[in-house]
Amino acid sequence: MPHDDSPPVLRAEGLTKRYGSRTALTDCHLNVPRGRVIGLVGPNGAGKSTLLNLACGLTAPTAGRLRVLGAPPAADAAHLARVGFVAQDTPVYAGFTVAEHLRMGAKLNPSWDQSLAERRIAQVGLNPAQKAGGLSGGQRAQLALTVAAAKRPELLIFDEPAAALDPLARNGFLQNLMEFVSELGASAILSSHLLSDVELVCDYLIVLCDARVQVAGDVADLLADHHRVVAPRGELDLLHPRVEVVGMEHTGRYSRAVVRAERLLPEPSWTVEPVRLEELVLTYMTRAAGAPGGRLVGAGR
Ligand SMILES: Nc1ncnc2c1ncn2[C@@H]1O[C@H](COP(=O)(O)OP(=O)(O)OP(=O)(O)O)[C@@H](O)[C@H]1O
Repeated sequence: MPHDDSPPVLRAEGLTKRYGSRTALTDCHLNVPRGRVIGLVGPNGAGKSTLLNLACGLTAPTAGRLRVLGAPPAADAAHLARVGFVAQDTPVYAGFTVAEHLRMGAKLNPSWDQSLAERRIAQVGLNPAQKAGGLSGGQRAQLALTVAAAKRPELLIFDEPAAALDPLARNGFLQNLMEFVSELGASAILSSHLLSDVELVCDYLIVLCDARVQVAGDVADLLADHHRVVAPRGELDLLHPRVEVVGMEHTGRYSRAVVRAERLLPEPSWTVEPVRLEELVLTYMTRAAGAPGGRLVGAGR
């Protein structure tokens, strides 16, 4: 189990990745504590897969620094064993049976937990003799999750794990993921376009847009620090300059803003409400897409 003084699961300092002239990540800073289920969200091409590939050591940064569990990604065999990765499309070997996947996992991973793997395979109803090529998308995802988890990693990384699954299979997969994370005492990062999934399982959020981290933090803290403020048009100019206006729109005689502030001092004519995770994410994405309304001020974050 992680200790309070254990190094962060992910620490990025000025992390930048370019593919030729294309910038996939630029000057990213992250400091994610252990024991979290981290949702990595952002539009297509935002840099999510690039960040996960960097974390797995599948590619190297162009500039900056990344540490995973306190060490460079894939630093050595021992470090590789501490991280389980399920790539997009949950790849499996079509010609291998379910049981052969487990045998291969046992051969390749010194910390392999065969009884965990067999128990999970039985729980999700996979036939050990079935060839993986004949499995449904949901079954393939369950097999890939089982193989990654039976390594007993400290960190599980998933790139859009449930994208191809129907709602029922997705629900089952996410339930399993949460069970694994708590059984292993592990951390997990999953990228997803499905904000409802992120809301369901994640307690830490990273919003990545246009190659940059827009916001990151514990979901509970982010929800506590963001507010929806509705006020008569023009009155939001009275917001304290240290309040960060993430997004604002005007309808008729009213203005509606999503703001970030630990403490708000609203006027009596204002309505202040909590925001939901989905609204928070969409507001940051809209701001990054260049829509008008955001006001970035020196809020010291
Ligand atoms: N191997 C590569 N060669 C060249 N450009 C790449 C490569 N991989 C990613 N890119 C580019 O880097 C940017 C970020 O891509 P990335 O796949 O990390 O985004 P993403 O957020 O995972 O997108 P999606 O949600 O569509 O999967 C995109 O502009 C993409 O075209």
